[in-house]
Amino acid sequence: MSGSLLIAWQLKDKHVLVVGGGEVASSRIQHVLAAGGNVTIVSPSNGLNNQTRSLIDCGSENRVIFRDRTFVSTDLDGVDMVLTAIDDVELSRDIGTSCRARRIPVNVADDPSYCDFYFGSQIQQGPLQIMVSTNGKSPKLANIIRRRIEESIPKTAGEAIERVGLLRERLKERAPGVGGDISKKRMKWMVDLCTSWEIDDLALLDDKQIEKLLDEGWERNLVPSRENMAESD
Ligand SMILES: C[C@@]1(CC(=O)O)c2cc3[nH]c(cc4nc(cc5[nH]c(cc(n2)[C@H]1CCC(=O)O)[C@@](C)(CC(=O)O)[C@@H]5CCC(=O)O)C(CC(=O)O)=C4CCC(=O)O)c(CCC(=O)O)c3CC(=O)O
Ligand SMILES: NC(=O)C1=CN([C@@H]2O[C@H](COP(=O)(O)OP(=O)(O)OC[C@H]3O[C@@H](n4cnc5c(N)ncnc54)[C@H](O)[C@@H]3O)[C@@H](O)[C@H]2O)C=CC1
Repeated sequence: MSGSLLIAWQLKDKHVLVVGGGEVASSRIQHVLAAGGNVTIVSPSNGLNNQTRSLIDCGSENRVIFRDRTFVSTDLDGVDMVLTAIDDVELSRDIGTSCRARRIPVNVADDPSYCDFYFGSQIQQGPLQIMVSTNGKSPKLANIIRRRIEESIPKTAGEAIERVGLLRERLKERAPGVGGDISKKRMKWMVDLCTSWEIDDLALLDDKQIEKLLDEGWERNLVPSRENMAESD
């Protein structure tokens, strides 16, 4: 059996249509908003659950539009992605078929064979995202395995990634250029730093220490140990 292509799809400023406003829809809407996308929700208001209702009410900086009615085919106009989560499998499949004809990526919650992509069980810790997929075989096991992974990753991982991200930006400002020797040198230094320091210690890097690492490490072509950095503080 072949698997899926797991990629980090960028939704910022894209338009996502969500058909339905129940429990499954509300989880989809939260994922789209967390990824910076705009959402249009189409569902009769008497079918909204509390979670979807509050997502509509808070509006997330005008990124949520609500249409209080059933789906019409013009809802597909101009959208970049479609997610259906309705209790009407025939209509779900029709929407899936129309999206395919129009080459709009689509997820049909109640029929995997109409999906261009599946959701997975997700962990988010700041910029860190982990998704578990069972390729449609067992969503509940995906959930259970995700919880086990969640227990095993360091609590500081998200913060460490944030800090190292900042260090990488500063390094690129100091030593700009794409490709060639400068890229090779930057990448080797980053690899050495990330492998020799503990995640917990990377999470504690403040702005001053980042500058110090660059002054005393990068500029001299070495990676100081955490202990050496602490000694010279
Ligand atoms: C194919 C896929 C399409 C898609 O939704 O994208 C799909 C399809 C279907 N799910 C169904 C049922 C359940 N789904 C869940 C839960 C989740 N389902 C999710 C994803 C996916 N579900 C995609 C594949 C995921 C993968 O590859 O592993 C998760 C991971 C992510 C999310 O939804 O955001 C989320 C956990 C989130 C978390 O961990 O927090 C539970 C558990 C529960 O409710 O407690 C049950 C009941 C128990 C069970 O069946 O396991 C049915 C009805 C089956 C029937 O009628 O019997 C279908 C349709 C079908 O299979 O035909
Ligand atoms: N993929 C997954 O992870 C899962 C999928 N499902 C399936 O997903 C579907 C949705 O599940 P829930 O959110 O629990 O259902 P629900 O019954 O809570 O919500 C259905 C929603 O669809 C809306 N709706 C119905 N007809 C509509 C139309 N013509 N146009 C616009 N909106 C319409 C209703 O107003 C309501 O908001 C079900 O078919 C269920 O079997 C269920 C659990 C997990």
